[in-house]
Amino acid sequence: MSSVKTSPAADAGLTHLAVSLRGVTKTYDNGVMALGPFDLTVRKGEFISLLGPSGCGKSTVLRLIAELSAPSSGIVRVAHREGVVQPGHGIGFVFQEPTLMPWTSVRENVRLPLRLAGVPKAEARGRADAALASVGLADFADAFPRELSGGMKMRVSLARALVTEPDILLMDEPFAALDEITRFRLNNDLLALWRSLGKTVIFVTHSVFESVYLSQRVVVMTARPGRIQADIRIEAVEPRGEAFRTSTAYGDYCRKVSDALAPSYSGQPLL
Ligand SMILES: Nc1ncnc2c1ncn2[C@@H]1O[C@H](COP(=O)(O)OP(=O)(O)OP(=O)(O)O)[C@@H](O)[C@H]1O
Repeated sequence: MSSVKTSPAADAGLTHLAVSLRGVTKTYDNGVMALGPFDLTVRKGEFISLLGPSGCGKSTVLRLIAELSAPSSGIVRVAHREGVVQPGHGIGFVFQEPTLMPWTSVRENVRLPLRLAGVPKAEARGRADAALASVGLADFADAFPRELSGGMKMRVSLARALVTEPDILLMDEPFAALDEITRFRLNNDLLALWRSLGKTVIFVTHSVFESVYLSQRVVVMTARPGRIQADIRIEAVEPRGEAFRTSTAYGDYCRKVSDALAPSYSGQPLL
């Protein structure tokens, strides 16, 4: 894609950055201006959340980073593992729906990206099993999706995104459809994975509480066309856990993020 530079990251000043969007706008063919101008930099290994009202362009930002869509103007850069900025590589995508193939096993679902990439079967099987183990589903490789709970299906979807060992994980409201208890568990498991794997995570959510719990930075977007309303650093003790969820600091951050979101609604603070 012409808007994505392919020069070495060091030359492009991206040494410590995983993603950079500069002056990015997106107007769809139907004339809807979804985004921008939008500027965002994400450091390698950082966990950020994008939060904003429905239709403000959060998914559009992820699609631009993944090169599933091209910007109307501006520059999108994605730094690859080798320090070279390459389009479309090293990215895993997790959607709200797990979208598993119902006719085949959990292992085959996770193996799919490797099969498409031509990875030999035995190697792909081993990597799929390792990815399943990393999300706590080592014992379910031979199960079929219909045998799994909603939370387990989402774990499979996460394993499928991790199996190619991407540097960057894009997550588009992955836990929105889950009950709160399952969501809390998956939040903790995702944080544990992030700590152990060192991925860059860009996480889209509608939940103030989830964004504060998970992220090092919460980027609050304005209503469409989405721009940055606030970029809030969450300086919480690590590792986070239930003590953080019930702490005064957590409540204070949630209020701060809610206040930043408030102009997108009726002008009233949410908390
Ligand atoms: N392919 C498309 N063609 C036309 N308009 C689109 C397309 N994709 C998204 N839009 C519009 O662009 C705007 C931003 O959409 P996007 O899905 O990025 O927002 P979002 O913040 O992720 O929304 P939500 O929180 O409801 O999922 C919306 O008004 C949407 O209707």
